[in-house]
Formats: sequence, C-alpha cells, structure tokens
Amino acid sequence: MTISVLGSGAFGTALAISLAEKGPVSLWARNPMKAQAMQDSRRNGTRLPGVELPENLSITADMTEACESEILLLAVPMQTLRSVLSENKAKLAGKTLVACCKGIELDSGLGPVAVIREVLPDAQAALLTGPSFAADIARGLPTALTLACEDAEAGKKLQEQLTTANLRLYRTTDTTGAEIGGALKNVMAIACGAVIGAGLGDSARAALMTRGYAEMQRMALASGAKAETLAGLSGFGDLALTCTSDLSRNYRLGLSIGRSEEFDPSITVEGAATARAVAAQAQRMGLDMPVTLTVTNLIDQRLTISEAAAHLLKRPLKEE
Ligand SMILES: NC(=O)C1=CN([C@@H]2O[C@H](COP(=O)(O)OP(=O)(O)OC[C@H]3O[C@@H](n4cnc5c(N)ncnc54)[C@H](OP(=O)(O)O)[C@@H]3O)[C@@H](O)[C@H]2O)C=CC1
Ligand SMILES: O=C(CO)COP(=O)(O)O
Repeated sequence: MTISVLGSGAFGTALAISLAEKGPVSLWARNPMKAQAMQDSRRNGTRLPGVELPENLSITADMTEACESEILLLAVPMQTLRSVLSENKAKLAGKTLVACCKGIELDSGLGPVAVIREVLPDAQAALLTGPSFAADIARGLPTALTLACEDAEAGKKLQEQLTTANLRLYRTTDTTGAEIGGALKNVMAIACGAVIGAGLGDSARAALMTRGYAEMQRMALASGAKAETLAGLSGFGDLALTCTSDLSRNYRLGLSIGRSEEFDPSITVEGAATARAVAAQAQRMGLDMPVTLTVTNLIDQRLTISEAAAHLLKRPLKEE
C-alpha cells in the first residue's frame, strides 16, 4: 500500500508527516518551485513553518508520479477539488481517493465525497475530517478524526492504513453526515469569531454554537444523514475546536469582522463560500438556517454585527 497527498498546504503537509512514520509518503505540490524549495530545505516554510519533513516523505510536482500510489489524500481547498479531479481524471481513475477538505461546493451544493463520486464514479471515495489543527498533527500531538466511507469494508481497511501513533481514526459509513458537519462548523466558527471580536461575550458564543449545531443537525437529517454522526468528531468535535480557538482561520475571519478589521484574502477560509452554498441549499430545501444566513450577510457586508445580533434576537420565539 502506497500513499500520496495531493496538496502541500498546511493540512496536506501535516498528514504526510504523520503518515510517513508508517512508510514512504509522496507529497505533491502544484508549484515546481515550491516543491524544489521544500526538497532543499526539508521544510514547508510558507504553509507549515517550524516543522522538519521526515526522510520518508518525498516531494514532487509531477502528478503522474504522485498518482502511482494506491491511496491519494486530496488536501486542497474545497472550491478547487473538482478542477484537481477533472484535470487528472485518467490518472485518478480506480484509485482510493480520500478527501481531506471541509466545505460545500458553491456551484453544485455538493460536499467533497459527492464531488469525487460525480467526477470519478469508479474511484473509492472517502472523507477524512474532524477536529485537528495541522500544526498539532505535524508536531505529533494526539488527535482523533472521522474516516467516512460508504463501503464499510473499504472504510475499515482505510482506517487501519491511515491511523498513526498519534492520529486515531474512528470510522463511519455516513459520508453525508461527515461532509455536513465538517463544512458547517466553519460557518459557525465565523459567527462565533464575530461575536467574540465584537465583544458580545462568551454566553452569546455558547448560544450560537448550540443553535448552530441545531442547524447542522437540521441540514444533515434533511439530507439523509444520521444524527449520531453530527454528535461525533466530524460535527460536534470540530465545532467545539473551531469555535473556540484563534488558531482557526475561520474563527479569525469572524474576529476581524467583529472588530471591523481587514482580513488577508489569500488565507484559506472555507466557511465563506460554504455559508453561501449552504444558505442557497437551505432555501431550495425549505430549511430554516438563520445563523448560516446571517454569516452570509456579514461576509457580504449586508449587515453590521450589531444589526445581525439584533436580527437573530428578534426572531419569533419558538420551542427548543
Ligand atoms: N490547516 C488545518 O489545520 C486544517 C485544514 N483542513 C482542510 O484542508 C483543506 C486544505 O487546507 P489547508 O491545507 O489548511 O490550506 P492551505 O491554505 O495551507 O493550503 C492550500 C493548498 O492547496 C493548494 N491549492 C490551492 N488551489 C489549488 C488548485 N487549484 N490546485 C491544486 N492545489 C491547489 C495550495 O497550493 P499553493 O501552496 O501553491 O498555493 C496549497 O498547497 C481545507 O479544506 C481545510 O478546511 C482540515 C483540517 C485541518
Ligand atoms: O478544520 C480545522 C480544524 O479542525 C481548521 O480550521 P480552520 O480551517 O478554520 O483553520
């Protein structure tokens, strides 16, 4: 069994480092100059500074070489997943493809597993998701994630192949639930960051996390997913991490909105496009998702933070 990681950002590099303890791993970077710089310095100075790359980890900018592996981890931003798959369709056919991205595609409303299935129906599609900062994984700190694969036997095998000493995987066949949890927790993290950034307090954050979780459950159940999946690492677990840590880029975008500060647009923030995709999807499905809708209004500057808070507080009273 050989493994390649496509995408040499923070997460792809961290996963490659962790997996390299079990055997050789290939890390693909789209930019040959960046690949060479990583090869020369044995570091990923731009995306994951301060961590040395182990000997077992080889770096390549050659997609054909990377696709020689049987298992390919796709660690690229959600909105670029389809193009990476489409551009390399022939090389990826029949492989085991494990999406490591969190989000919903803007144009289609699909999650990562569904996008893989649409572009490469003959591939074995899976999703690795859950509470984990790349820096923690790269430093070998204990981490637990969800491995979602509809094919139970393939999922069991993958769970063993991708578990490392400090990276413990739990498995599920509920790919839809895992996709929705991982995508929506980023939206809720933006909301929570905005609340804290604006000085609205920890109680307001707890309210948003809870009502945000209710939205995650609502979307998941309406999409045929299981409530238990949302209560697991990919849902509740990642919501807890991302809504409370300023290591999260989504949370930091929220903080900057709350403080009326600029935010570097080159930083990967999956929750922004995902909020728009989910708000549109919710409207099509007739689902009430006020926190998600409010996040789209904040990031698209249709509401100020105080207008957003007032709007949420004034909604008709209802049963919990
Ligand atoms: N960072 C983290 O702690 C975690 C991240 N994730 C998820 O992992 C995914 C990737 O995030 P992360 O690694 O942090 O992001 P980064 O911003 O660190 O890196 C993104 C990587 O994707 C590459 N990339 C961007 N666009 C394309 C494209 N069109 N084709 C090929 N490669 C492309 C970039 O290449 P280049 O360097 O050349 O720009 C870069 O290597 C996200 O969905 C995120 O939610 C999940 C858990 C933890
Ligand atoms: O997904 C993550 C933690 O589980 C990383 O969060 P950010 O993408 O917000 O940095």
